[in-house]
Amino acid sequence: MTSIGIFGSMGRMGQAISAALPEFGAQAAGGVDVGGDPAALARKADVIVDFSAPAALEAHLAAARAARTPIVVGTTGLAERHHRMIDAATAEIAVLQTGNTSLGIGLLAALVREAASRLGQDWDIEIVEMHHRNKADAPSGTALMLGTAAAEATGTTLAEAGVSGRAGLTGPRAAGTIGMASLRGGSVIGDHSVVFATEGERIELTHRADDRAIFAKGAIRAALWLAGREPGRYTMDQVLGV
Ligand SMILES: NC(=O)C1=CN([C@@H]2O[C@H](COP(=O)(O)OP(=O)(O)OC[C@H]3O[C@@H](n4cnc5c(N)ncnc54)[C@H](OP(=O)(O)O)[C@@H]3O)[C@@H](O)[C@H]2O)C=CC1
Ligand SMILES: O=C(O)C1=N[C@H](C(=O)O)C[C@H](O)C1
Repeated sequence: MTSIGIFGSMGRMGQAISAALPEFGAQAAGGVDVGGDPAALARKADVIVDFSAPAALEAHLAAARAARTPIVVGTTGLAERHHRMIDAATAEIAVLQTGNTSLGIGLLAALVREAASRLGQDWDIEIVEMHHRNKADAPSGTALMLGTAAAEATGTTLAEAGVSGRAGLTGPRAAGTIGMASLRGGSVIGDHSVVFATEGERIELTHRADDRAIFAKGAIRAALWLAGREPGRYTMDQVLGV
C-alpha cells in the first residue's frame, strides 16, 4: 500500500486529503505542519503531497530531495524563485507542481487553450476568480494557470500580457492583455471564469468547485501516479490524460 506524507496536514486541504485516502487504498505516512519535521516524514513516505505555504517550500523540497521522495506541490502563491527551486529539485526527484488538481480545471485549461488559439486577436480575455475569505494569495494559482494557457495559445507569456487588479484612471483596455480579477468572501471553495469578449458577443467558460474533495482526490491520484517515477518535472495533464 502506497504511503503518502502530507505537508500541511492540519489545514483545509491536508484534512480533506486524509479523509479521502481510504477510498484510494492508500495510507497516510503522517503529517507535518509548522514546527514539524519534514525530513523525518519524507524518509517514511513513498510520496509527499504539499499543501502548506510558499514560505515552507524551500525546507519541504530539501526534505524531499534528501530522502529521494517524489513530491506533489499543490501550494499556490509561488514566486519566480519558488519555481527555480522546483526546477532545481527535478534534477534529483520527481516533482509535480500544479495550482489545481481537479479534473474539471484540467479540462477547462485545455478548453481555454483551444478557444484562445481559435478566436484570434480581436477577442479580449479576462479571468475572474472567487475564493473563501481565508485564502492567502491572489490571483489564485488556478487563475495564473488559466492565464498562462491563454497566453501561450496567443503567442505571448502571462508575464508580458497579464494585468492584475485594475483600479483608477486605467484608460481603455490595451489590446492583447489578459486581465485577472480576484474576489474573496465567505466559504467559496473556488470559482474560475475565463471570459472571451469581442464586439457584440461574449463566451464565458466557468468551473465551480462545490467540494474541496475534488482537489484532495486529484492530489491523491497525482501522488499515486508520481510514486516511483524517475526524477523530472511532471504535470497534472499527464495524470488526468486530458
Ligand atoms: N493545487 C490545488 O489543487 C489546491 C491548492 N491549494 C493551496 O494549498 C495551500 C493550502 O491551502 P489550505 O489547506 O486551504 O490552507 P490552510 O491554511 O488551511 O492550511 C495550510 C497548512 O499548512 C501549514 N503551514 C503553513 N505554513 C507552514 C510552514 N511554514 N511549514 C509547515 N507547515 C506550514 C499550516 O499549519 P499551521 O496551521 O500550523 O499554520 C496548515 O496546516 C494554499 O496555498 C492553497 O492555495 C488549495 C486547494 C487546492
Ligand atoms: O486556496 C484555495 O482554497 C484554492 N487554491 C487553489 C488556487 O489558488 O487556485 C485551487 C483552488 O481554487 C482552491
